[in-house]
Amino acid sequence: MEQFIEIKAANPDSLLFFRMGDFYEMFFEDAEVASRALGITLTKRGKHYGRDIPMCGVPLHTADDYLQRLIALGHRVAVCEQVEDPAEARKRGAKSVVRRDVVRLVTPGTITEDNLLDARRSNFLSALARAKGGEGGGDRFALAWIDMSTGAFRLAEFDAAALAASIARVEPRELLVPDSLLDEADFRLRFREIGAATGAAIVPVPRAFFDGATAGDRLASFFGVASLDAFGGFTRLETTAAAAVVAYVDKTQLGRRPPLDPPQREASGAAMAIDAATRANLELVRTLGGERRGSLLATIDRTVTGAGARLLAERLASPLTDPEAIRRRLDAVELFLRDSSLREEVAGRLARAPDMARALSRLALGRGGPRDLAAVGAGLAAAVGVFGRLVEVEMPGDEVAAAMAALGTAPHDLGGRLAEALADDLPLLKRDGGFVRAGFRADLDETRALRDESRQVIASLQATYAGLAEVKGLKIRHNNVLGYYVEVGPQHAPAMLSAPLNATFIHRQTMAGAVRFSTVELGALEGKIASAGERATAIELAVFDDLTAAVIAAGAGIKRAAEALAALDVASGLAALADARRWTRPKVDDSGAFRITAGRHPVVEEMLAEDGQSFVANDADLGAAPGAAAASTTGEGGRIWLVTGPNMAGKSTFLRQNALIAVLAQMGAFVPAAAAHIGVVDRLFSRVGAADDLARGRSTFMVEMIETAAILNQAGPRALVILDEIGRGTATFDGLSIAWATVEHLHAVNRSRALFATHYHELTALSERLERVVNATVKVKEWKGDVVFLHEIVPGAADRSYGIQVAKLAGLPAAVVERAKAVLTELEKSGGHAPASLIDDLPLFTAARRRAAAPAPDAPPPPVLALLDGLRPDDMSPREALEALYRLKAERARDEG
Ligand SMILES: Nc1ncnc2c1ncn2[C@@H]1O[C@H](COP(=O)(O)OP(=O)(O)OP(=O)(O)O)[C@@H](O)[C@H]1O
Repeated sequence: MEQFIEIKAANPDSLLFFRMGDFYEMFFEDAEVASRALGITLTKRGKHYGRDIPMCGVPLHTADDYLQRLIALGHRVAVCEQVEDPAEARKRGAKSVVRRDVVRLVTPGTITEDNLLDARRSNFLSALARAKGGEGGGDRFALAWIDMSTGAFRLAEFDAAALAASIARVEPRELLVPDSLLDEADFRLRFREIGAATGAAIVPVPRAFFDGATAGDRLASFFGVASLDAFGGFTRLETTAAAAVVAYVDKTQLGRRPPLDPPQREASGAAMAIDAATRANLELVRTLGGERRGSLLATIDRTVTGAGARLLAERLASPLTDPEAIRRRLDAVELFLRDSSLREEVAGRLARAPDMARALSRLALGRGGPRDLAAVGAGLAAAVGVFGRLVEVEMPGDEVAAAMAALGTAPHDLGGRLAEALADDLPLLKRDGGFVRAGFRADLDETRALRDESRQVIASLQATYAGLAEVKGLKIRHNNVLGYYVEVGPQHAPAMLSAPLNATFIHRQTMAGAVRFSTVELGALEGKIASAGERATAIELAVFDDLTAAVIAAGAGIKRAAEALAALDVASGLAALADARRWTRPKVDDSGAFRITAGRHPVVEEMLAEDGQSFVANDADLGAAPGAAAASTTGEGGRIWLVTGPNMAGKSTFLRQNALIAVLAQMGAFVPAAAAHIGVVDRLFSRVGAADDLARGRSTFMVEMIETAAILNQAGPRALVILDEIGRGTATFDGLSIAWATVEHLHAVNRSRALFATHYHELTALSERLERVVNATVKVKEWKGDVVFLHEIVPGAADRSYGIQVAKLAGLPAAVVERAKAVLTELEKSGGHAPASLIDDLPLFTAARRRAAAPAPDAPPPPVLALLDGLRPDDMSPREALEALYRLKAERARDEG
């Protein structure tokens, strides 16, 4: 207990997994917390100051599952191991306790085990450094983020306005911030919001982690370099953030170092800026409900490896702004699209390639096992195979050529050596042995033979002893106390205990049903087996260490090959998608264009297809005047499309599909359109149906206005702005006025390309006055008082909203629909004022009159309904079904007539 209390005191913010033999045990409050979180039994063990000590425990072999659940719930765990052999402890005295120490702190951002990680998602640990703004300048921030499971290490610097967006893009699992920052009430609130929006655990760390004066030296010493210059220039703030991350790695890994890449800084403006609300609204990587299914990512993901899926998600989260870099990615997709046999062969090989990068990381951290070595071996074999196929390609293009260069220089010999050294069936843990292939090491083969021979000799001894003692049922058995021993029934004991047999059989134990003996021969063999076994294990562990060292030494090459395979997986997956769904290559350049021909919403289209329905494609053209040059250079602005149309017609779908097409194009993917020409979008904004945020004490309207303010303050001529029904959350005239002024501001000041959906038909008058405002509407057909949605966007303005028809479709009670129609007519007649006639004509009475007029419940149903009721679809042939349909139509025609 003393030992426990001491170690716990050093790790107050973590649950302490205290190793006791084959269990990890937790005590005191930790036990209470863990038993509640894990649903395991809380017991007690011993007393502390006369009180029972609460305790619970998890078995060693299932500890990972429990760890995973605790981490997912936001806990941190300190793993405390026995760091000496119990025999060593006994030497210090009978009562001395085995030495224990914390060997690792398990936190959400530092896990590397496959079963704790999501294979298809990066696991970022990040640190945020701040430089306080002086006079005239606001605060500046730098974010450093690493994925310890793969070694990726990135840096970026930005101003306060981009803080939330930058963190939302990275989506770290764990975000380190200086504790002093959290002391400021304003930041405390912002980080709470960021944590809620991204799922990141916000971890305050001492200021010393962020000490700018020592940051450069600390970072250089982590990488074992004399100066950071070799990595390219970092700002002081970036260096500070990077140094904080590595300090935390050292703290949690207790000095063990993962193979991190040298930090790579991201130039500001290299990625399309997408703020957190836009990301969420557009459902890029997950839906508003928090699920992957239904998100853009799930729709486009056809990768076959975890690393490929992670890269795809990363690219989707940060679309590029450099047309040249985008072209390189698109070339790769096109290559795989044109050559489907290449695509299938590469994908086939990739599908068998394990996660090399994560295996490498575990090996470097001393947490690897034989299967990790095998994963690296198989990954390298896949690299050779893929390379062999790619060299046949005549014009691979830059991205594929770069991947080939990485694959061509991968440590192929090492792959061969691993394949030679490792057996086919591998144990999880190296200490179990048996993972080195027979024939790989002569000395190992010999010791194993010796061990196995001795076992055979023992087996044959049983027959010899049975003959000697004349006991048919004599058995040779083994247990940990006696080792190998001879066992006979008690009736044979007298003979065996007397001469001459007692010269061979040495009595050891008498039990109720058996008597046990040892022999000199058995003892000798036992020693041989044990020492051969020990020797074999020692040789295997030496082989393991050798191979691990070789893998770590070749780490950089292995990582490059792994990245190349991931890039190929992304390109071939996007090509497969483009092929299956007939997507096309977008043209992306520096112009101010935004012309989409026959665009579709990738996710809605897929969902409709599942129901056998087709999606109506629509054009959009938000560029400056046709043929005009870059919006930014000529001072021209993009066009604003004012989209009106009834509810449910497809306005939101249209708005979003254009934003998604821009994201897809700039991440280097093909797009769901017949053609697309996009002048690079530098910022994407979308304000689409915000929900109440009561937890933050903000109403729908407040959220909407905050987001609109961000857009009007930040969007420029290269931005793409999507605004869906601004102002609907307040009184009509207030809302209309805000929407009106917003359009004017977008047109005159922001000059962005924009799509603006609205129910305020009054706004369409703006197109007469503002040259770049264009009216568009969604076509509907009215048929016998109902609306039929055609989902087709055409020039012009909607004449009305059909809100009441949609309400009727939704099943609003007939009386309410009727009444609404009456009120609408009156309101239209009186120009918006509620006339006295409305107030006199109380709805209660109208409703009552309607009820009186409605058919009595027991009146016979009309013939069509009777016919319908008689149909049993499950029992009908297709032909009968068709006939029934005709009968129904005829009956209905008779009704009408
Ligand atoms: N182009 C299209 N082709 C086929 N179906 C479509 C299309 N656009 C939209 N839809 C269907 O219509 C439904 C409603 O679309 P959406 O939510 O975009 O309407 P809306 O006009 O924005 O409505 P509201 O004004 O009520 O928000 C979608 O869920 C989809 O099923």
